[in-house]
Amino acid sequence: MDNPQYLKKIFLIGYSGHAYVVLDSISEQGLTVGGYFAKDYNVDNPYELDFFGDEMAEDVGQILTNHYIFPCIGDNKVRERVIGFIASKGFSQLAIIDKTALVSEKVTIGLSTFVGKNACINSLVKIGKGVIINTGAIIEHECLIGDFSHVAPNATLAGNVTLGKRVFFGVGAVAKQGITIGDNSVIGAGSVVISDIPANEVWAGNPARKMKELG
Ligand SMILES: CC(=O)SCCNC(=O)CCNC(=O)[C@H](O)C(C)(C)COP(=O)(O)OP(=O)(O)OC[C@H]1O[C@@H](n2cnc3c(N)ncnc32)[C@H](O)[C@@H]1OP(=O)(O)O
Repeated sequence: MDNPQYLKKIFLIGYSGHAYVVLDSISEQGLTVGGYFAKDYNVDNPYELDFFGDEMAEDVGQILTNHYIFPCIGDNKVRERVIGFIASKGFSQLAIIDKTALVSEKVTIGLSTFVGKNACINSLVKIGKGVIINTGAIIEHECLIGDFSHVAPNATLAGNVTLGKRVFFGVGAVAKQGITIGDNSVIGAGSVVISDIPANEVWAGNPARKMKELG
């Protein structure tokens, strides 16, 4: 028999800093957490969650029957790999959007994406899967955010900014309208991006300048 929606629990993959933020958003929405999967047991266990071991374990499918799984992993590449595993097993995914976030009805948001407290996402933005829009980030009209990217707290993307896949856009950084940032690139904390940035590069400063290429 199918569980009614209200009996579904959310199981987390990963249980450290980012998970704590996600857990606050989940509990404030009255959703129930079933426990967490991780390589190692969290000895601090601040949310007193049950530990189910590695998500690769044989019996994970049985535990997750009729429940959701959500990746709480800050690293973009690791999050992508874990979401690939979740999808390959056909486990149920969802997006978690904090109740204080302001999200236009004209926004699309992919599965396994997290939108944090006080984030503001304006009209016609498209956000891929496995993305983190962190606390207080502002995503202006018509921005495109590629899969597995992370917009860190208090960062601002002006209108029509495009982030590729696995972009890390640092805390408090700002991008001028219409900018494109290529796959895997990293924008340093507090940077001001005023020109397009190619894939696989680290840029920082005001105005942002190239610091290095990623291997
Ligand atoms: C909820 C959360 O916590 S989400 C996480 C949010 N975290 C962030 O946004 C952090 C983003 N990361 C950064 O800003 C990093 O400093 C990076 C990625 C830009 C660079 O990191 P690294 O490659 O380790 O560079 P490193 O620290 O060695 O610094 C190299 C040089 O760049 C400078 N630099 C580093 N970061 C910045 C920055 N954000 N803006 C301007 N200059 C910078 C350093 O002062 C140093 O200059 P120097 O060579 O003249 O001494």
